[in-house]
Parts: sequence; C-alpha cells; structure tokens
Amino acid sequence: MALPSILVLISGNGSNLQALIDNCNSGKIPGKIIHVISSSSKAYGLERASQAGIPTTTHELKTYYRGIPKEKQIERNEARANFNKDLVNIIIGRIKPDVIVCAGWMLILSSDFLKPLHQAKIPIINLHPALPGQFEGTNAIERSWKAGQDGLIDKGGCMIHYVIEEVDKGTPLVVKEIDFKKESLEKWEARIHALEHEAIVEGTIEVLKQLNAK
Ligand SMILES: Nc1nc2c(c(=O)[nH]1)N[C@@H](CN(C=O)c1ccc(C(=O)N[C@@H](CCC(=O)O)C(=O)O)cc1)CN2
Ligand SMILES: NCC(=O)N[C@@H]1O[C@H](COP(=O)([O-])[O-])[C@@H](O)[C@H]1O
Repeated sequence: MALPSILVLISGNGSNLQALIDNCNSGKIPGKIIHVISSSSKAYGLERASQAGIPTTTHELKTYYRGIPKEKQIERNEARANFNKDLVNIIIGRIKPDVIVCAGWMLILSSDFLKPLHQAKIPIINLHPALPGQFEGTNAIERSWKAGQDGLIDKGGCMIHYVIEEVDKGTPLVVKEIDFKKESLEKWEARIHALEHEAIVEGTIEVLKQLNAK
C-alpha cells in the first residue's frame, strides 16, 4: 500500500524540512514527501529538497505585488487573495497531498486558502517556536528570549498545531517545553531549534496517525 503523501511549505533555510526528509527516508515517518513549495526563490530549503530528489515549486507573493505600489492597499489585498487562491489550486489540483506541513512558512494563509483545503479534507499543520498562547506570529524565539530575560516567563518551547485562520491558535498536536535560563539569544535559539526538529517529526507522525484513524 502506498505511503501517505506529504507536501511541505517552507520560506527559508529548511532545517525542519531536512528533519522531515531524513525521518521519512529512515521510515520513522510513515509517509513520503512528494513536493516542497517555497514562498521564496532564495530559500536554501529548495536546495535541500532538490538534493533529496523532491520536486519543488516557488510561489512568491512579490510576483503578485509586482507593479502595485504599497499605497494601493485594495489592489494589493486583491493580489494577495489571488496568491492564496492560486496556491490552493496548485495544491488541490496538481499536487494532491494527503497532508500539508508548514515548516517555516512565513506567510499568513487566508480563508481563500484554508476553506478549500478543509472541504478537500487535507489537514495542515504548522511548527511554531513558542508554547500555546505565547508569542503568536513572527520572531517568537527572540520575543520569548527577551521575556525570559525580563523574568516574565520561566519556560519556552515549541509546538506543532493544526492551522486555522486565527494565527497560531489551532489545536496543538505536539508541545515541547524547556526551562528558561540566563543564556545568550544564540544558545536559546539553538535549544529551541533542536526541539523543533524533534517536534516536527512527532507532529507529522501524529497527523498521519489521525488521518488513518478517520
Ligand atoms: N492562517 C494561518 N496562517 C498561518 C499560520 C496559522 O496558524 N494560521 N501559521 C503561520 C506560521 N507563523 C507562525 O508560526 C507565522 C508566519 C508569518 C506570520 C506573519 O505575520 N507573516 C507576515 C509577513 C511577515 C514577513 O514577511 O516577515 C504576513 O503574512 O503578512 C505570522 C505567523 C503560517 N501561516
Ligand atoms: N511563525 C513561524 C516561524 O517562526 N517558524 C520558524 O521558522 C524557522 C524555520 O527554520 P527552518 O527553515 O530552518 O526550518 C523555525 O525556527 C520555525 O520555528
């Protein structure tokens, strides 16, 4: 029987993508990465995918914004809606994955994207480098480090959660905690990234398990 198919969305380095590639190849993740889509043509993760023989697509928002000045907000919003609609049509129409994993995908996904996926019963999960209810959005690692330095938190970590319209508020699948300690941002970041590489593998295994349970 064919392994469930995984689409991975990235925007950058792809170290979490690499963890997925390595653990699919070892069989720890009972799935096959069939495609990688990047929101940036400069993402090193594209190189990682190519090295692993995984087809890639680049889908850049700036291409949709081209020629629309920043002050033309209505036109830019329309362009962004088209970005989301085209992306979901590529996924549902061409790639047809069983599950989608956001592994450092740095764009908010709109209802134009999420609703068709829900109708197609394709679950989508995301890696967020903070605990549930903490530091939603971008730069979460630095924000959590500063909060720790200020004595506002004594724990940090990362989570894998289902993606819903409300950013980083979806039901968690995996939560990994670490104690805060006075250390450099670089050391904190390294500890979080190490945790991420475990969490993204466990979260992908879990979403595949839940898929099979349906
Ligand atoms: N609808 C959802 N979309 C996304 C989710 C989600 O839970 N719901 N998770 C994110 C991943 N993410 C944090 O884990 C995240 C990434 C990016 C942003 C954001 O504000 N992006 C800006 C652009 C920022 C930039 O270019 O530096 C934007 O999209 O305008 C917030 C959260 C993936 N998407
Ligand atoms: N809000 C989303 C977010 O901040 N995601 C973060 O992007 C990085 C991707 O690293 P990678 O490209 O090396 O996998 C990871 O640190 C991940 O937590």
